[in-house]
Amino acid sequence: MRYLTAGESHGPQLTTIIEGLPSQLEISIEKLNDSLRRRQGGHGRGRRMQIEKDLVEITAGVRHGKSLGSPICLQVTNDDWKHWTHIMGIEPPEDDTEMKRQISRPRPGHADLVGGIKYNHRDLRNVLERSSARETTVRVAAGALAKQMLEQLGIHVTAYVTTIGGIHADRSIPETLEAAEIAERAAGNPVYCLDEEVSKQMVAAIDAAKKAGDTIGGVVEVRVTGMPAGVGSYVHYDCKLDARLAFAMMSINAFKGVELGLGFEMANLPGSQVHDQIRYNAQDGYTRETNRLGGTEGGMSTGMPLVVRGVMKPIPTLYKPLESVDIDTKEVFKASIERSDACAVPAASVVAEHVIAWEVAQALLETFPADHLDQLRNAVNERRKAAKEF
Ligand SMILES: Cc1cc2nc3c(=O)[nH]c(=O)nc-3n(C[C@H](O)[C@H](O)[C@H](O)COP(=O)(O)O)c2cc1C
Ligand SMILES: C=C(O[C@@H]1CC(C(=O)O)=C[C@@H](OP(=O)(O)O)[C@H]1O)C(=O)O
Repeated sequence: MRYLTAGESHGPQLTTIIEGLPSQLEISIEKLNDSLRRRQGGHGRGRRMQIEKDLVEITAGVRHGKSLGSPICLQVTNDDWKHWTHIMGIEPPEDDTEMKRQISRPRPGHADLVGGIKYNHRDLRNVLERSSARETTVRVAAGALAKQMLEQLGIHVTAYVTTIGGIHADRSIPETLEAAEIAERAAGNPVYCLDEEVSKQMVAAIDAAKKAGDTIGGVVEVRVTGMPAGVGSYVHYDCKLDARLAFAMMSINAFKGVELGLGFEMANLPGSQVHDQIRYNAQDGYTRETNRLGGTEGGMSTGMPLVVRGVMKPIPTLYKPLESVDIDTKEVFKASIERSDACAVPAASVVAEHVIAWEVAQALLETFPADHLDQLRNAVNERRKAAKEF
């Protein structure tokens, strides 16, 4: 299974084409749109999100609410496009007014300068249009299809925020908490954090950063429950599930670190406090007493929940400007900006949920190749049974 995306942040639309999703999968547009709505939200978002009303249009690959097994095309319109038709015109401009509005001032921490050097764009708008996290709209849409496939196999993916601007929620989510309950609690909260009290402090931290013209980052956690054992493999570097989860998380704009389970804390602990003791009972088969490794051993799912965290750096566009150099004059300037997010960690948790769902679904289909959903479900259930009887 694979997908590509196309589209500029202020162009007419974003598009994704998805290939390899099994047929006979029930697809709910409401669920796709719910994912998009959550990605738009979260405290700290800028004015752009008041303009956009992200809704997905399915233009190929689905009939009467079910996947056909043929490529699926999803499109999301940019409502802001109508304000940018001249600046973003596909045709050459009629006069040079638009050409004079080129961007020559790269923002520290964004893709502007290096993207300009790499693609030889003197107008840095040509870089920022595609490097913008607006692209995550259709990545979330693709991931929302993967989520629906996983749900129909009893595998649930949820995400929430654990840290914003140095304020931490308790990381130990009870194993008994159902995926649906986690999702409900996260979505019903302005920063998508499971702790009501801590979320108030996070909101205050975002407001304070915004008032100071600054930005803040944070940590998001993704949890995948219902995994069969043995998805991914130790036999090749690029089959390792943990490596692939890390890649997926790091592919999100502004994400700079990933950990599974206890993650970097493992550096401070002896092996006896890191590895999860193996247990067996007839009802559940093999389990682990704890889940400190975050659900993988040897690049394969153990059957315990996958627990993946990612850290997002603070947004690079600052109202309190940092110094940079104008690429035309080579003079130092202090950037002034019109609008930006002060904190997009809550929104990014939704992106993380969906890119991890995509990666898990892809790895699942590599372990259990299938053309249609029943075939996949049978193979997954067969593995669950075999693991129990092993
Ligand atoms: C959901 C989301 C929203 C973002 N919003 C902004 C924004 O408003 N302004 C900004 O400068 N960067 C924003 N970013 C971060 C930039 O897209 C990112 O820093 C940039 O693409 C450069 O990539 P890098 O940080 O991975 O090097 C956002 C990222 C995400 C995930
Ligand atoms: C549009 C989205 O996020 C954008 C991501 C982004 C960036 O530089 O990454 C910059 C901002 O774009 P604009 O300059 O148009 O306000 C954000 O609003 C979105 O998430 O849908």
